[in-house]
Amino acid sequence: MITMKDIVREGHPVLREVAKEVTLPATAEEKEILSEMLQFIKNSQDPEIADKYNLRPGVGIAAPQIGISKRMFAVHTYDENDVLYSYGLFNPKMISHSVEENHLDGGEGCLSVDREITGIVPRHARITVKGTTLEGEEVKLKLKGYIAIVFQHELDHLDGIMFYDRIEAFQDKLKKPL
Ligand SMILES: O=C(O)C[C@@H](Cc1ccccc1)[C@H](O)SCc1ccccc1
Ligand code: NI
Repeated sequence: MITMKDIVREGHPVLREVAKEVTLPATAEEKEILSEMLQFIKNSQDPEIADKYNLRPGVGIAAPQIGISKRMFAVHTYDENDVLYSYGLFNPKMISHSVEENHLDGGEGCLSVDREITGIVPRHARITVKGTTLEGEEVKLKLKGYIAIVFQHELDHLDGIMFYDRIEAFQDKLKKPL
């Protein structure tokens, strides 16, 4: 069972690596790890389990966050229309995105960051992501709104990008003279 002690915190080099593609079909071990990641996210949203094991609530987790530099992440959360997105994805890839941007007004947090960092994190408003599910199915997901932001946060982890990297870049853009 994954608990907070398994989660790597900022400063660990693995969070800054570009994770490697998973050779498909995934091995039994890789499937086991990804399903444990999905279970961790579900557990973190269950008040009893989260309390018992002191889990920080999360809506997604990427393999580098448990020290595994492989291109896979798990997401379990509802979008604005209460549609559940519950996936363990191997080799997720953003294949297109809108020019239009979006962001969460309250900024973002991260299970690998134990400090509050305020600031707008600009994200693409709409994205199309393809990947292979835990069940071995190729999916192509057209996402917008909150779930698009969650997927972009997790995709960034696979490229060694932390959410606050995007705050600084956004601030710098604001400072540039017209
Ligand atoms: O660290 C992670 O990758 C998990 C993040 C994902 C995330 C953070 C902000 C915005 C979108 C995705 C955790 O879920 S942070 C904790 C959290 C919990 C509930 C809702 C939003 C963020
Ligand atoms: Ni994160």
